[in-house]
Amino acid sequence: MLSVEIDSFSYTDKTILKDIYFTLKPGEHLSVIGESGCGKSTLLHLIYGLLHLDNGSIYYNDEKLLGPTKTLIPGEPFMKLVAQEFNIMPFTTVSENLGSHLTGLNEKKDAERIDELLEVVEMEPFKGTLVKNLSGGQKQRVALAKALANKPEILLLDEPFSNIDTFRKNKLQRKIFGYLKRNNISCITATHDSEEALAFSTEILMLNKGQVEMTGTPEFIYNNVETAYQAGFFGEANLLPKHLFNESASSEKTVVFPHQLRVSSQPTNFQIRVEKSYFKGDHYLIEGVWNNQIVYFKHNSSIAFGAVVNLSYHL
Ligand SMILES: Nc1ncnc2c1ncn2[C@@H]1O[C@H](COP(=O)(O)OP(=O)(O)OP(=O)(O)O)[C@@H](O)[C@H]1O
Repeated sequence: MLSVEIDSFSYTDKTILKDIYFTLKPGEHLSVIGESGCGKSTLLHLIYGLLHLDNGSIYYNDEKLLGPTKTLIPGEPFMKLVAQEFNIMPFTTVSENLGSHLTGLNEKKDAERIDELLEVVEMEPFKGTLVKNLSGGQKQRVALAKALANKPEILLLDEPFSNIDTFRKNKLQRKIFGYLKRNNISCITATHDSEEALAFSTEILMLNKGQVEMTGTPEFIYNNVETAYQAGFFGEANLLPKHLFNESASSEKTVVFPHQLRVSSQPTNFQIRVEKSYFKGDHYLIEGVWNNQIVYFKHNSSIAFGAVVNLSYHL
């Protein structure tokens, strides 16, 4: 089990991370989300041992990890990090890149393992291609395969699918996260992709300016968003006064997702003027204005500019 206890961390005089405490059991998958610059990569680099942690400790199975000042080569043998700038050798082939991480003692076994890894990241056709001739997304997939080569116990992934097209991304995510689960490999991903965090992780840690904003299962996080910052990860959420939806006279605001608002055939006290309709494939996202505030809701067809519609709230 990995235990992370970060009291505080700073590069210079500004505190970057503060009071981050969590544990990760074998096979668990933690997604770290938060706006750009909130400290996600820094957290992964501290855990991996690239940065020295002055105030706090990181343990793996009760053993304290020493960090870069006490180890010759930063990093731990049981842990692999796929950083945003991936560490792959440009002038060797994809196959040689993966092979460089295997034992070299049994040629046949190594060749089988390379084929297995290439299958996981769907790179079989590029086995003999020089890495320098690959696209950004293909390089990212080689970096992922390379990190898996030696069957790590913990995998740290910094924006693992950021260069991969949507067409391939979903399938690749299912394959890679499925592989990790089957092999009981724990995983921490830093990601901006809320769909990935909701669909694949066992736990989400949301950071805000280096501190824990929210933590819990994907279901808990999604169902308990209260602020615009928290809701901002899950699409075009609205922050609206509660009195629009219930009897209370409260001016207190609540988060309302676009799918929770519907056009009502009856008059309501929530009328908006439509500005734009965005086609989203299986629905339209309608942008309207209420009380000088932009409001988003889902609808099954586009709505003409300037139309005034009544909205009602559905849980
Ligand atoms: N080597 C460094 N020296 C000083 N400050 C740094 C260094 N690396 C990062 N920072 C600062 O630490 C803060 C956190 O950076 P970090 O890269 O961890 O954020 P992030 O959440 O991963 O961002 P992104 O989502 O954009 O990748 C930022 O304010 C950044 O400017």
